[in-house]
Amino acid sequence: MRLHVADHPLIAHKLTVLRDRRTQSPTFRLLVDELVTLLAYEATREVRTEQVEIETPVSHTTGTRLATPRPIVVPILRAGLGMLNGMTRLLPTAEVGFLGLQRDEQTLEAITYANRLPEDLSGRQCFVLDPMLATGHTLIASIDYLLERGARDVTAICLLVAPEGLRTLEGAVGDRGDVTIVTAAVDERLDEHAYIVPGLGDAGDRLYGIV
Ligand SMILES: O=P(O)(O)OC[C@H]1O[C@H](OP(=O)(O)OP(=O)(O)O)[C@H](O)[C@@H]1O
Ligand SMILES: O=c1cc[nH]c(=O)[nH]1
Ligand SMILES: [Mg+2]
Repeated sequence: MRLHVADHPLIAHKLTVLRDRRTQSPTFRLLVDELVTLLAYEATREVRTEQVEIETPVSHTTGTRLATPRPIVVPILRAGLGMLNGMTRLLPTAEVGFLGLQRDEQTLEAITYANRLPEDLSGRQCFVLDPMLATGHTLIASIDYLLERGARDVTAICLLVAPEGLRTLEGAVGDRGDVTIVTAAVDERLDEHAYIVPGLGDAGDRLYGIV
């Protein structure tokens, strides 16, 4: 498993405003959207391309375009939905699959309530969107669904990750696939409720309000 922590002053600035408890949902949503686009720039460095011959108004040249099959983007509902527009802005031709998972706050296990993915993901580059990697249970379950359908190349974009979750994820994935995590920061630890410290609280609640 590879970890890429995006080190950029704009990312650090936006993340600080995002963490601030006084930041309200409308600003929070806007910042998540902007941060994802910055992280997506890093996460797509190895997106597959192919050469194409084109005519410019002046001459003939060889250019680069995204290869087929198209990459697939998978936001993890609910909070990952707040990251979708920021990602598809950079990859407008990507296919979008959906997974809905919710952490049971007592057992900390991830419960799946929605799964709308293509049957066959072999040969497809997959980009998973979830703002928080805490215990890692949600991302492990999500990546398992992709690997079960034949995906081998998975990049997860997370705003924040906890060291505990990273370790658990690495052990769970093993050598079953080529998994990369792109994040804005690796935080200190999890608290007694498995919330990321210092973190930003419950990403879904801050994006959409408490339900
Ligand atoms: O690494 P874990 O310990 O599994 O926790 C991370 C998960 O928790 C949050 O989702 P939540 O369960 O709160 O659902 P929501 O997006 O609907 O708020 C977050 O968006 C991740 O999906
Ligand atoms: O800190 C955390 C942990 C899990 N889910 C969140 O939204 N935040
Ligand atoms: Mg939540």
